[in-house]
Amino acid sequence: MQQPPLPTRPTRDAVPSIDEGSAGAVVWHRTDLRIADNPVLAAAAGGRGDADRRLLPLFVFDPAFYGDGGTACDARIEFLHDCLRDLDRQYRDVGGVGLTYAHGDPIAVLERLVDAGWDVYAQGAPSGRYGTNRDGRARESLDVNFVGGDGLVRDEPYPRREWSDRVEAWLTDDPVDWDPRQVRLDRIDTGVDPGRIADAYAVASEKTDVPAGGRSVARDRLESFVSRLGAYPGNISSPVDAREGTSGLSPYLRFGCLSVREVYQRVEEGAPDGRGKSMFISRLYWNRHYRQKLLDWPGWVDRAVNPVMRGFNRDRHDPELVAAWKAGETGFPMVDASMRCLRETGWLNFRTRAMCASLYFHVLQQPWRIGADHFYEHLIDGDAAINYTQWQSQCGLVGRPGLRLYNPAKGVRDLDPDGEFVTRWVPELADLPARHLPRPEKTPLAVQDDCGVRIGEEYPYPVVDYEGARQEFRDRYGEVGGDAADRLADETVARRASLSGGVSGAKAIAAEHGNEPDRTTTSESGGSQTGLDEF
Ligand SMILES: Cc1cc2nc3c(=O)[nH]c(=O)nc-3n(C[C@H](O)[C@H](O)[C@H](O)COP(=O)(O)OP(=O)(O)OC[C@H]3O[C@@H](n4cnc5c(N)ncnc54)[C@H](O)[C@@H]3O)c2cc1C
Repeated sequence: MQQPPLPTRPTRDAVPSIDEGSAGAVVWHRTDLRIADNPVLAAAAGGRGDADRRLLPLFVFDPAFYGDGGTACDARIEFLHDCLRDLDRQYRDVGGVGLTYAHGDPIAVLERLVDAGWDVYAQGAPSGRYGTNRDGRARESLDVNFVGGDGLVRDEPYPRREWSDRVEAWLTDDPVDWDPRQVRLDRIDTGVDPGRIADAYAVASEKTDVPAGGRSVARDRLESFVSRLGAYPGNISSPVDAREGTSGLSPYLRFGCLSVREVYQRVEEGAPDGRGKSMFISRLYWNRHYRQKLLDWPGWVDRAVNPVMRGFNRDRHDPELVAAWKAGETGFPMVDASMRCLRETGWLNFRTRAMCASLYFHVLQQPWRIGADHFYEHLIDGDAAINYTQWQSQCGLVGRPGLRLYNPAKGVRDLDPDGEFVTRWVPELADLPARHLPRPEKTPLAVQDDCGVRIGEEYPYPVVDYEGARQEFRDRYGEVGGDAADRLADETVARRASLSGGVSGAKAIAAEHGNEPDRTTTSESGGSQTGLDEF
């Protein structure tokens, strides 16, 4: 039976009016899908603290994220829907009436509520291309209260000044609280819910092994991880060990099922001191570090942060090479296995993400953004703040010295010596003796005949000559490297780069590695800080 069309926004009659003398606040949830340690909720509930204060928790399904124009795979959308059902439960568990769902352009939906006298509160988190634009419209036309309180430094000329100390102060501070008994929780019945949206947009993931979304699953994962944190350092690198051996919390942090602070405090309290704990905690700082970058310069998602690097590889765009990389058919087994695993499961560990980005940009020499967009589409944890900034760092678009070139053959030898990961995802190589998996194309023909795996038939030859392409890239990059380092001395570029050492750190790189000799650095802050970028 055909369903009636989805409503586009609540009708005027459905929206309760806020009487004069009372207050009503819409909590517009986006990527903060929890009620605990949520600064937006605390701000919306705060102040008056009397029973007249009404709160309306809201999520708006925005058509821009659904259908063909959306930037997220169906598995990420399904994960989001799980998180929303869970958020609805969280409100009910504290005596509320649940979450209001709406569908349509969020600005139009919110306008209706603002017209009825509601104030709007939302998380002021850095966002991707669409989100930045949407929030700009919301700020201008609706006077939305964008709330910080997430450890990031805002509205300061030098956000990186004593940045790590300030993040630490936030991480160790008490979580923010609100009292559901002090407010009246409201809900509008709009006839929209995640199930109806999924049907209307035919959301149907083809991925497997994707975890369920929501805060309760996230908390279970956190608890289980805390109990095995000692093994974490040994599990990070191998793509097989990492799948269960790292925390697996990234999609939950991305959708805000847990706050970074909650995770930090649980690990600090629950895990013994040691290398595992300190490595994990440094990664929580990286999470904040990359978010700070996008906050400092929203352009990270679009263009190379260093102007000298703009357009690098653009003239080499070869759709066939890009297609081979996306499909996992490049002839480099570690990269192919990873790319197929990404498409099938929506997750990769750090090392294989970095390796795939490196082969794409440094060896296939293709334009970075197409690759970054592909990751962003398929990752369940796809987070604009981390994905695009990581891509730029990995590709060398910042203009720092030292290329992060990963050798995929070495990757097999170091990370998957028995070929477990490679043959799981590239089954056509399953019968090839493991010692040939790093470079299948070099397998003697007699061995190929014996095992029945013929390179060039069952599995492709490398789509480019690895050593030649890598050297070519080094030469090309070397030609612009000094100019790129020089540009870091430019205050605007240095601010955009948002390095952990601040503007002075960027200028120091220019002084040491640029072409222009004897540049003196002027100091912006208390000097460079921990090398959060150095991994
Ligand atoms: C090209 C590229 C793209 C990436 N895109 C994303 C992305 O879209 N979303 C995302 O969450 N991570 C991204 N990462 C970082 C990293 O790979 C993932 O955070 C990690 O693999 C997630 O698994 P986990 O939660 O089990 O990690 P754990 O090792 O358990 O780490 C815990 C948390 O720390 C943070 N973290 C860990 N490593 C990093 C890092 N290198 N940079 C920033 N934060 C980090 C994440 O929030 C992570 O959930 C990317 C890395 C690269 C190289």
